[in-house]
Amino acid sequence: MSTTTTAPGATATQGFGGVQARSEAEINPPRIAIRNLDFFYGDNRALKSIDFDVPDRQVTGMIGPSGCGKSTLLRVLNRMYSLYPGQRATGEVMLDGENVIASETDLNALRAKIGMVFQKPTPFPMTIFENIAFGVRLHEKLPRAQMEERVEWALTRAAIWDEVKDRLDSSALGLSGGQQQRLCIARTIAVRPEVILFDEPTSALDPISTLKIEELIDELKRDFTIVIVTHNMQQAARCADQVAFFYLGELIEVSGAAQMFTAPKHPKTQEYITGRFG
Ligand SMILES: Nc1ncnc2c1ncn2[C@@H]1O[C@H](COP(=O)(O)OP(=O)(O)OP(=O)(O)O)[C@@H](O)[C@H]1O
Repeated sequence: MSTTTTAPGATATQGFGGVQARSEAEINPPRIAIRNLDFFYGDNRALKSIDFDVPDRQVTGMIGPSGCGKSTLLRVLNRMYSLYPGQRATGEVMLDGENVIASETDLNALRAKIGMVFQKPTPFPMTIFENIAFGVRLHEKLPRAQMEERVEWALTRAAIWDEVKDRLDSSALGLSGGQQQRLCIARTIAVRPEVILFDEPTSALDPISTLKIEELIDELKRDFTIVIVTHNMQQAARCADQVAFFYLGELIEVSGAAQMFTAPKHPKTQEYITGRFG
C-alpha cells in the first residue's frame, strides 16, 4: 500500500476527541522505504507484506490494537530481532541505499543511524554525564572537551540541560521518571542518529511530562526522522504528520494525520479510532 495524503487543497481539521489533528502537512520524501516486508517469530507470521515510506524529518505514528505488530516493526527497523534465534524478516527496509535486514548489514553502524527510546525510561546506573558519554564512546573517540560539548548539546536538545547542568556527576537514577525519559532521549540523540524510534515513550509518565516529551518530539523532527508507536490516539493526532494503522500484522491504511482522524479511508480504521474495537 502506498502512502497517501489528503487531497490537495484540503484543510484540517475537526478535533479528534477534543484534540486538533495535526493539519495536513506535505509529506517529505522517504527516509526509509519498506517493501514487501514479512516478519516471523518461528512459524508465526507477525508482519504481512508491509509496504510504506517513512518520510524524512517528519513524525510517523504507528497505531493499532494490541498484538497487531507495531513493536515488531520497530524491532525490524533497528534489527533488534537479530539477537533472537528463530526470528527473521524478509523483504526490503531501505535506508541510505542499503537494505537494513540484509545479513551483511553492519549492526553497529545501523544502531548509530537508528536510535530507540523505550516505553520505560532505562537510565544506566551511572552519572548523568556518563549516561550520555557511554553511548557516544561506542561509536566515536572524542577528546574530553569535545565529549563535554556533545553531552551539553544532547542534553540541551532533549530539553533537560537546565535541570541537570549543576549535577552532571550525580546518579541518573535520582531523576524523576519524566526527567529520566528525557535523559534517555538525550542519550539517543548524542550519537547523532538519522532516525529515532519511540516505543510508547510516555505511557509510564504523568500528563505534564507527557506534554514535554510531545513538545520535544515536535522540535526534534527538524533534524531527525521520527517513528512513534502509541496507544494514545490523541497523542498520534498531536504529534504525527502521517499515521499508519495496523491490524493483525497487516498495514490497513497510511494517511496524513488529519485525514486519518477525520476521514479515514478504511472501515477498520474508522472502527478502531472511534473505539469500536481494540
Ligand atoms: N517474542 C515473541 N515470540 C513469539 N511471538 C511474538 C513475540 N513477540 C510478539 N509476538 C507476536 O507477534 C504479534 C505482534 O506483536 P507486537 O508485540 O509487535 O504487537 P503490538 O502491536 O506492538 O502490541 P502491543 O500494542 O500490545 O505492544 C503478536 O501476535 C504477538 O503475540
